[in-house]
Amino acid sequence: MSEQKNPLPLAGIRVVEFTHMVMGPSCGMLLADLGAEVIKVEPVNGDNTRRLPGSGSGFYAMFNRNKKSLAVDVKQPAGREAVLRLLATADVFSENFKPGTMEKLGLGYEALSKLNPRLIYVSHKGFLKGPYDQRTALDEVVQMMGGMAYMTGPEGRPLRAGASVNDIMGGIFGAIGAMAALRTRDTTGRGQQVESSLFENNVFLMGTHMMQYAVTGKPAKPMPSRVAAWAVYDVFEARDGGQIFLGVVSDTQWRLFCDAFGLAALKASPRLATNPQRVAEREWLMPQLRAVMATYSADEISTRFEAHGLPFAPITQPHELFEDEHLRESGGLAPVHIAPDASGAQADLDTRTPLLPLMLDGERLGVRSNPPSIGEHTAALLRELGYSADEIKALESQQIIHDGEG
Ligand SMILES: CC(C)(COP(=O)([O-])OP(=O)([O-])OC[C@H]1O[C@@H](n2cnc3c(N)ncnc32)[C@H](O)[C@@H]1OP(=O)([O-])[O-])[C@@H](O)C(=O)NCCC(=O)NCCSC(=O)C[C@@](C)(O)CC(=O)[O-]
Repeated sequence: MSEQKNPLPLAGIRVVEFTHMVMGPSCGMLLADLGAEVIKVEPVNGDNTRRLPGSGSGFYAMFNRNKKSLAVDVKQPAGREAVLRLLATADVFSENFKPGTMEKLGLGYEALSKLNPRLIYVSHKGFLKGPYDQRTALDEVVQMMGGMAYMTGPEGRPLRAGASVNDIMGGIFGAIGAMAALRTRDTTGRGQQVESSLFENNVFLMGTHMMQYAVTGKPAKPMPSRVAAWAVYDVFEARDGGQIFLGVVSDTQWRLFCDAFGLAALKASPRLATNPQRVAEREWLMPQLRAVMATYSADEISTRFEAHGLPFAPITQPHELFEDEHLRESGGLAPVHIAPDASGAQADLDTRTPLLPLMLDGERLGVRSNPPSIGEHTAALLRELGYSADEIKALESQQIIHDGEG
């Protein structure tokens, strides 16, 4: 486990979260990585994402490190009572259930702000206030209705982006809102409601395309059918089948590119001296460049691009990042232990996980504790709230809590 040299900025802040899937858990992970004590309240059989098969099997393992787990059935009066006692001690509450679910459980904003007026209440939903705000939503849903799927796929074939971008952004905005509200509370002494959403994130991400339309009157075209503003700006296929992107965004870079591959005639050609000329000549130019690149291996191309200071990238699959030299040496991936009940896997697993893409005072924010097992901290938290060993046992035998301390 990592030892931080620097004090963590949110040390001393207690967050209680009712979260599942991606958006709420990613908000809590951000706050936990920054040093907050984050207590995840889960049903007695655990958050559903602990058991998701296939593409969902990484959700729990990725977004729940540095947290504690309190497994309690809040639909039972004694379970709710325990959670209310805990919430009286909390600074932040965070949730991402469907509209009305928290209110049904007696954990809506009105009720909790009366219980604890200093509490900051963060809701992550599909939509902010407006005609759609009672709808349930997934990242995919808002990508489809928010222009992103249209922009990502080829013309007429909407395609979702390759990551849960709106979910993760929703978590980031929820955490920014929580931190801003903590700052306000320092002066007013009062908590407030913070709301973040999937759809509005997606609209924000579409902002450049919307503004392009406002400025030019022309609707933005899907990315695959766009004529890039630059040439060369393409993916090349190497002799060994590797693929490498190169983006030449200045005339200096064009000359460096020619130098890298001994293309003296193209470098001297007056038809190609400026970027607008190269864009206009793309159909004539690119087959020549593709033919040159196809005579080199992917490693040779990368080495030459790098030596000439060009912006390039080998096309990489996510699993290949585990072997990335930069991440290995810079400590961008940290060791983590995943228990079977945190992944749905058959056995314990030691692996590495991406850290927040952030450094504070020259230091990454590490994994201080592994994603917890179901109810790993239930008994310790209840003891802290004044429950006796007998009371804890009784709650366990009535299946109101799950004590996973053992
Ligand atoms: C995600 C949905 C749609 C699911 O919606 P849902 O499953 O219909 O309902 P829910 O999430 O409100 O609640 C689940 C149940 O768990 C209960 N519950 C919970 N905790 C406890 C506890 N401790 N004790 C006892 N009960 C508990 C809770 O009370 C409720 O009981 P019910 O009302 O059904 O009887 C909904 O939650 C929602 O709209 N959330 C807000 C928006 C959101 O976060 N959406 C993101 C979804 S994830 C995603 O988008 C990624 C995905 C799927 O697209 C995949 C990808 O991108 O790769």
